[in-house]
Amino acid sequence: MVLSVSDLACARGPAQVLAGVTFSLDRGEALILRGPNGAGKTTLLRTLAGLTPPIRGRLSHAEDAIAYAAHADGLKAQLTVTENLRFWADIFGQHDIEPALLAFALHPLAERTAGELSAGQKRRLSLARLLVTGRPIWALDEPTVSLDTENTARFAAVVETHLARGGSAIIATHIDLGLPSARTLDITPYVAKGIPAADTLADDPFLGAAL
Ligand SMILES: Nc1ncnc2c1ncn2[C@@H]1O[C@H](COP(=O)(O)OP(=O)(O)OP(=O)(O)O)[C@@H](O)[C@H]1O
Repeated sequence: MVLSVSDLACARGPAQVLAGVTFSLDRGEALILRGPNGAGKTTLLRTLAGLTPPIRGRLSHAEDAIAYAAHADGLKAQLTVTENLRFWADIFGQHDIEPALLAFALHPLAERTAGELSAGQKRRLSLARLLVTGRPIWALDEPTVSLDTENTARFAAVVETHLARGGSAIIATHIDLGLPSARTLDITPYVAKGIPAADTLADDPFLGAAL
């Protein structure tokens, strides 16, 4: 087992969002996080990645095991695609960026600066960074936003290869990624009491009135 989570309670800002979250992840396994908007998928991923401390519960994984890819691309706009990947490879003590360029078909864009890429191209570069972290557990928040069908399939193939090599992934997504072996964890039952599980149009005075 590479990740074990037991009775975890997570907060975002001052508010408790999740309580009692319990699951485990093995080598070679992918877990798809499901739940409506606002349920707490990002909050859980941030807690797993160590960006937000848990309120209580147990969270165990090897130190520096998790590579977190957030909603935002987090690229260096002035650097080229190659320079961005080298920058991150250096930080993670890796050397070879070729597999990352290849996996996301980035060679034709290699000398373009990140700031002048399209949204989908930026996303591909952002995901390519996972391959230069050398980290075994990928925690991914809506990784396919802005990707077209071909690149969504490309991303799924990269995840499959990562799993086949003994890596693991936990992925928040609203779409079907086409990962047949992945398990699903619906976090709705873990939404903390008193916090709405979903945004509803009826709760929004502007949108509610417009319907
Ligand atoms: N920066 C923040 N400060 C305080 N509360 C926040 C912040 N960001 C999100 N929240 C709240 O935390 C709760 C969980 O949000 P979170 O982003 O984890 O949900 P999610 O399941 O990832 O949603 P989505 O599917 O819309 O991405 C929501 O009630 C949300 O309003």
